[in-house]
Amino acid sequence: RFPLKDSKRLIQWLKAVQRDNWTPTKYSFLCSEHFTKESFSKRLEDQHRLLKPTAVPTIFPFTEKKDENQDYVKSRTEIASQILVRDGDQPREGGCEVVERTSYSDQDFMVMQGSNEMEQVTFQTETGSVTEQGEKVCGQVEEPLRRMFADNLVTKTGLQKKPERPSVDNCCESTVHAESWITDRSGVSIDDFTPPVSGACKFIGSLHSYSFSSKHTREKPSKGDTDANPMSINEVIISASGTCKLIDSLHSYCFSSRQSKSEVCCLREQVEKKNGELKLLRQKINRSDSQVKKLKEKLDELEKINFPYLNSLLSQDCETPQLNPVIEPLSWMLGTWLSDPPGDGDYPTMKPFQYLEEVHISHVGQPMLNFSFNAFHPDTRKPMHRECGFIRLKPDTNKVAFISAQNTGLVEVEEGEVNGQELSIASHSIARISFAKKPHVEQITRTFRLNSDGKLEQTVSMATTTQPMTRHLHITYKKVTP
Ligand code: HEM
Repeated sequence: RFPLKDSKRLIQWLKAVQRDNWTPTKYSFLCSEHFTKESFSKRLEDQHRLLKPTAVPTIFPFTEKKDENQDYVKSRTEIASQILVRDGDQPREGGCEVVERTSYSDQDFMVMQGSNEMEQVTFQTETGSVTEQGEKVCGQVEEPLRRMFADNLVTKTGLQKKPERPSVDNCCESTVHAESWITDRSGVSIDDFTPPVSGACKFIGSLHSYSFSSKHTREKPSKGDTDANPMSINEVIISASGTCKLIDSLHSYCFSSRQSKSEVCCLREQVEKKNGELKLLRQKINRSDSQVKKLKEKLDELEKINFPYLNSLLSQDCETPQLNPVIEPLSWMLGTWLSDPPGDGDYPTMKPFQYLEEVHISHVGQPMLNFSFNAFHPDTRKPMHRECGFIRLKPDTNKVAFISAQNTGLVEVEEGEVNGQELSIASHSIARISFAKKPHVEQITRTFRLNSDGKLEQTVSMATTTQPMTRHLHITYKKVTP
């Protein structure tokens, strides 16, 4: 199109085309062959050729420069004489027909007026020739686009079919200039309008091409008599501009559709990539989950070992019966106790050792205390010595009986006195299983004391068949229940 909004460049163009008394309109087009290759750039997205905004036409077949004083008619005749238009000639190149340009009106031979060509598109549509071609191509076009195309053309034209009009198949007719350069005879290459990939765009491009090539076709029957044109100039302008807008909207629809498709593809790739990352993360989470599960199991196990009393019946919440007053002097012994620090064990016959111990001393309303002592290895947490039994008080006295059964096969009764918060007892009778390990214990003494810091302290001494009375155990406990 002529650069109507760029006055400086418009002047350069007008000088170059050397036409007198002629004003270009927005429907005026100049053939791309008048521009050097450098005047074009390629559109990045589809390599489509675009005229640079600074381009000025320089290639013209004029043999002499136009002189301001030359006769206008003479000048035009000379120019026109360089173009041979030979109706009916066989195609010279690319299957294109050679036409005699001298049969044109003298309006132009290199500048094409858009309005008439646009009208021709409308006209071709009415005649059915575009419709035939269109239907073929429209099969490739999406339904909404096809419908829009059909609706617009019918609405804009409002004309009857004229089957004698040429079909779009003829739109490949070309103009051969004297210098033998060949273009579409409208002077506008199909490439200028046709994006290379889309079937719809090819179709739209052919409409453009056909539109610009139609001037000659329309004027041929009248042999230059423009008054014989069956359409008024207003009709031509209205239908042409409408069709032109339609074609442009079809193009922009195609481009935006293609752009959207490429965006969708791009987004789809991103989604697939994210899905892959998500899958990896899920696998990691699953692995972490199983690790957490294993760690939790281990922790549970450790907690059980650390706090074995939690599994015992005594730890369960049940209503505690009222303390029997008989055993009230021993009430300071009640509770669950844990060694703190670990107990010390020694004896002349063995290496000193340490142990953990959990003690439960309770009552069930009876005139006695129930007890259990459960020792564990400090490192392995394996159970060691265990004993359980009862502590009784002779009513109305401070005399205490301590009855114990031990996992070593020893059963014993110790008796003594409770004084304040201290209980001292000594073995009264000892029995054992027949296969008890030797050396057998012959005497046992114990002391329980509640210290001022709230800790319970126990000391055990014993005499065996080999050793006199000697301390075997010493341990303090902290209370772990109220
Ligand atoms: C009143 C309760 C206990 C009595 C009567 C008792 C008695 C004995 C006797 C007679 C021996 C053998 C001593 C020797 O070989 O000369 C012994 C050894 C031992 N006792 Fe005790 N004991 C008692 C409590 C405990 C407790 C609570 C532990 C803590 C874990 C313990 C740990 C040991 C150990 C490690 C040995 C040495 C290894 C063994 O012979 O098994 N004893 N005890």
